[in-house]
Formats: sequence, C-alpha cells, structure tokens
Amino acid sequence: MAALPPPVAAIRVAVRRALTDVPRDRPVLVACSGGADSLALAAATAFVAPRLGVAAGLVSVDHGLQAGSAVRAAEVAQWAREVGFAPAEAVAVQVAGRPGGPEAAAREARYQALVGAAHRYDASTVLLGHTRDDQAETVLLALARGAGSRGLAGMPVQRELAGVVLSRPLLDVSREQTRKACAMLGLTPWEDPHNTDDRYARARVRAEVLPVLVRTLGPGVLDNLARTARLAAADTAALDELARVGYAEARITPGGTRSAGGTVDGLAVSVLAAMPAAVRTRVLHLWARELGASPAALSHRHVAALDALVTAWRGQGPAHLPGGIRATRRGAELLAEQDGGLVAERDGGPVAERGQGPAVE
Ligand SMILES: Nc1ncnc2c1ncn2[C@@H]1O[C@H](COP(=O)(O)OP(=O)(O)OP(=O)(O)O)[C@@H](O)[C@H]1O
Repeated sequence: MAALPPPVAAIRVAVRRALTDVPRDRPVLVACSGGADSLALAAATAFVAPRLGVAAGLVSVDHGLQAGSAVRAAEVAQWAREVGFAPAEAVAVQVAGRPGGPEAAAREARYQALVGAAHRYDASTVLLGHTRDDQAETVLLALARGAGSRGLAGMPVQRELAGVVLSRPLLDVSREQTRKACAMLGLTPWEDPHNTDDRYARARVRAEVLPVLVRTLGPGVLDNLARTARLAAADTAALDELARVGYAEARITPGGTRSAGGTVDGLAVSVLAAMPAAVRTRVLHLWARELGASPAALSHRHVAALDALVTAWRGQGPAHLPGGIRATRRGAELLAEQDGGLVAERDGGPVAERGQGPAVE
C-alpha cells in the first residue's frame, strides 16, 4: 500500500487530535467555504470522524456577496453529501444592513449561521479551517495596530460562542499543506477573490508582507509568528486569571451598590494601585464591561483614562466610557455614573439605566 502523502497525513492527525475530546453522542459540523483550507479540513474530517465514532455534518455559508456564491455553496454541500457528511447544508445569510465594515458584517453573519446550524443539529463543535498562515497574518495585523498581548495571542485553538465550541484544528498546518493535500486528493478548491483583493489589509499582508518576511528572515518566520501567538495566549490567560481575582478583591460592596441592570460595585483605589499595570488595566477593562460598555467600543484610550484616575490622580474630571458612562474618582474609590444618574452608587443613590451587556461577538 502506498504511504499516505505527508500533507494529507498531517491534516488527518490534526483533526484526530481535535476530535479526541468531543462528546461522542453529539455531531460536529465542518464550516466549509470550498477554499483549500476548509476543503482539506472537511476531507480529513470525513475520513477521521467515522473512525472515532463521531457524526459529522458540514455547512457552507452563502454570503450572497459575489456572483455564483449560491451555486458554489450548493456544490460544496453536494460534494459533502457524497463523501458522507450528514447533514450537509448550504445556508444563505443576509450581510447588508449589519453594523461595521463589509468584512466584519460577513464574519458576524457567518458565525451566526454556523452557530444557528450547530443549535439546530445539537452539534457540540464547529470546526474551522484557519491555518498557521492565517494565524501569522493575524499576529502581524495585531502588531501593526498596537493591539497588545491579547491581539498577539491571535485566534484561539478553541473558544465558545453561544454554547457551541469553535475549534481550529489546522492552526499548526501551513496553507501550502492544505493546498497540496487538496491536489493529492483530487479536490479542486474554490479561490475566494477576497483573498487577493488588495483593498483588504489581510490580503495585502498575505500577498506582500509575508513573502518579504520569508525572503529576508527565512522560512521559519511563519512558524515563529504562530508560536508568538501561542506564547502570548498562555500569558494572556494567566493575566486574565489574575485580573479576575484582582477584580474580586478591588470591589467595594459595603451597603450594596446598585444600578438598573443589577449591582455594579465601585473599586478601591488602594487595591488597584498595588497591582502590576498589566493586571490593573485588565481589572479596569472588566469593570468597564460590567458597567455596560460594549467590548467592541472599549479601546485602549478608555482604559488608559480609567488608569489615570488611579495612577495619575490630580483631581481630574471623569473618564468617559462608551455608552455614556463616566467613571469618577471620589476619595479612595472609583465610582461610575451614566447620563441620567449613578451606575455605581454607594449607600443607595439614584439608579441609572444600564447599557446593553457585551455583544455575543
Ligand atoms: N462561506 C463559508 N462557509 C462556511 N465556512 C466558512 C466560509 N467562509 C469561511 N468559513 C470558515 O472560516 C474559515 C476561515 O475563513 P477565511 O475566509 O477567513 O480563511 P481562508 O484561509 O480563506 O479559508 P478557506 O481556504 O477555507 O476559505 C474557513 O476555513 C472556514 O472554516
């Protein structure tokens, strides 16, 4: 018997690892655009899942943004049925009318559709085809916009969205390997025109920046960028845990502090001041989110203004947060108020409407 070509074997190993811990009594779904990455992922899943006793379905999302997208999604679903996926669906989504740029709107619509399908079929997990190269691009983009260690951590191997695990088995597999695997399996991937459209920063990084880095620094640079993401992810997880503990310690509850959306405590300045900056800024971020500031709108600038109330106090006015929230220092405490009243008021002050909690995605 001929040996399995290395790219096919590497992708199967990665998928096997990802499926080892999924519940055996619920299906998984592969999110497949028809591109090389998710096609290679789907082919490997079709092989591995039945051998592990895991039912596997596939969803291809039609964003309706390009001519022929519905046909492509239907073809992917048809191929999936032929190789044994059940269910195998093409799902059309409405991208127009969503907030944010076109890329963000398409992503939001796609994740909604994928999670919706997972709920419909009681799937525990959705498998995504992001590769090491996607991770390297994500790290570079984060570095370029000054995103800090959370951004450098790139895409997580796993995260949960609305009760569904989003899993990325191919983060250690190169794009070259997914292309080769498709070719070796006789699969013809769809080429997404967005991937080469230089209006998108990611496409420019892919086409121009990464090749220069590889040429000047050597081929190991992509692995190194992906390793940076893993290291930063571990650091971030540790700091987040310290921040959760620190947040609990800094909260002030005497007499209870109230808001319309529940109790939101103030914070003790002395406890905050004793924390390392990396922990303190995370605590302030957590607090701002609990006050109702949307995570998407909450920026480094907002957190820096909150931090200045602790570390550069000179009697300045409030720090303004998204959602009309103002955080003020009163003596040894940070308290917050919102247009129309106090959000965190000790000893029962006026009660304000709270903004909506964090968006799902
Ligand atoms: N239209 C779609 N339908 C289903 N899943 C999708 C779709 N578009 C993207 N995905 C999922 O998200 C992953 C990342 O997609 P993205 O377009 O950002 O990267 P990519 O490297 O071009 O992936 P691919 O080669 O699989 O298209 C895909 O691998 C796939 O799992």
